[in-house]
Amino acid sequence: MNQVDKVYLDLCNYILEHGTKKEDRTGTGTISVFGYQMRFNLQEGFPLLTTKRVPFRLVASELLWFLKGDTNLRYLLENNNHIWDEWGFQKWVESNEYNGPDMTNFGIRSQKDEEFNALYQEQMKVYQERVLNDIDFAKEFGDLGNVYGKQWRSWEGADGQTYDQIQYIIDEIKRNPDSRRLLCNAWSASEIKNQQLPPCHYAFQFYVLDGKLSCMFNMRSNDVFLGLPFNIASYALLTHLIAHECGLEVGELIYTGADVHIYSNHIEQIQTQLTRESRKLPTLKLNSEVKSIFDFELNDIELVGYDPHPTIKAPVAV
Ligand SMILES: Nc1nc(=O)c2c([nH]1)NC[C@@H]1CN(c3ccc(C(=O)N[C@@H](CCC(=O)O)C(=O)O)cc3)CN21
Ligand SMILES: O=c1ccn([C@H]2C[C@H](O)[C@@H](COP(=O)(O)O)O2)c(=O)[nH]1
Repeated sequence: MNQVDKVYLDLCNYILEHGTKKEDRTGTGTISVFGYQMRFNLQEGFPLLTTKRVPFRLVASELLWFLKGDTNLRYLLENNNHIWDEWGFQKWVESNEYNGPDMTNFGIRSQKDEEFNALYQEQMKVYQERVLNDIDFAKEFGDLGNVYGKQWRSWEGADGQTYDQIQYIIDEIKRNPDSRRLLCNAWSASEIKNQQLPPCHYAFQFYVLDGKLSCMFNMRSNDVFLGLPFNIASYALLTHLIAHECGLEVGELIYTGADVHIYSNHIEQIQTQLTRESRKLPTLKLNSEVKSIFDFELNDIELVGYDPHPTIKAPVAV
C-alpha cells in the first residue's frame, strides 16, 4: 500500500474509532477529533489519493487562483472549476439584489427536498452564467471577499502597506534558506467579517535542509472526505512549485489539523473507500522553461501515471 493512501485511511479509521459526534455550523453533523498530524514523503511520489479519483485539475486551478492573488470566482468558472460556487452563490442570494425564490439554507434543503433542489439548481445556473458573462455582477457577487489570494499576495499591514507573503518566502529561501521565518499567515482577525469563509488552512511554513524543501500546513477545521485530499495535493503542488523556482528538491509535507471531521453524510463513502486496494502514486512534471512560480499556467503542470479507483460522490456541507 502506498504511504499516502495508508496515512489517509489510517486517519479515517482513527476518526471512526475514536471520534465523537459533534454538531457544526452547517447543520450536517460530524464525527470529529481534535488534533492530528500526518507526514508525507514527497520523494515517494505525488500525494494524490489512488483509492478514489481526486480531480487534480481542480486542485491545480484553485492553487493558481490563490497564487494570482485572485479572490473572484470568475477565474475558477472560466476553468470549469466549481468547488467554490456555493460560497459565492450565498453572497448573492443573501443580498438585496436577489429576487428569486427563497434560498435560505440552500445547502441542507437541496439535499432533502427534491422540489427545492430543482429551484436551487436553476438559480445556481443563473448565478454561474452571470458571473461568467456580466462583469459588473461578477465584480460584486463573484468575489468571495478577502480570502486566501488576498491574504497570501497582498496582506494589509497595520501600517497601511500591503505585503506579498509568497514573494517574501521565495526571496528568503534564496537568500537565507536556514530561516525559521518562511511563513505565510492567512488568518487575520480584522478580515473574518470580510470573508465568505474564513481560512481553513490558515498558515503554512517552509523548511530547507540538505537541498530539500519541506512544508508544514495548519488547518483549523478539515472536511476529511472532500477537503483533505484537495488540501494535501494543493500544498504538495505549492511545495513543488516553490522548490522548482528555488532550485531545490522536495522533502516532506506535514499536515497539522485541529477540528478534523467526517461529515455524517460521508461515512458510507469513506467505508467504501476503506475497502479499496491502493495503487502506485503518480508523479508531477513541471514545465522546466517556466522559472517564476507566478508564471505557471495549468498546462505547465502535468500529472504522470495517475490510475486511481473511480470517483466517490458526496454532498458538500455549506
Ligand atoms: N464543507 C466543506 N468542505 C470543503 O472541503 C470545503 C468547503 N466546505 N468550503 C470551501 C472549500 C471548497 N472545497 C471543496 C469543495 C467541494 C469539493 C468537491 O465536491 N469535490 C469533489 C469533486 C467535485 C467536482 O468534480 O466538481 C470530489 O470528488 O473531490 C472539494 C473541495 C474545499 N472546501
Ligand atoms: O480547504 C478547505 C476549506 C474548507 N474545508 C472545510 C472544513 C469545514 O468542514 C468547512 C468550513 O466550515 P467552518 O465552520 O468554517 O469550519 O470547510 C476544508 O476541509 N478544506
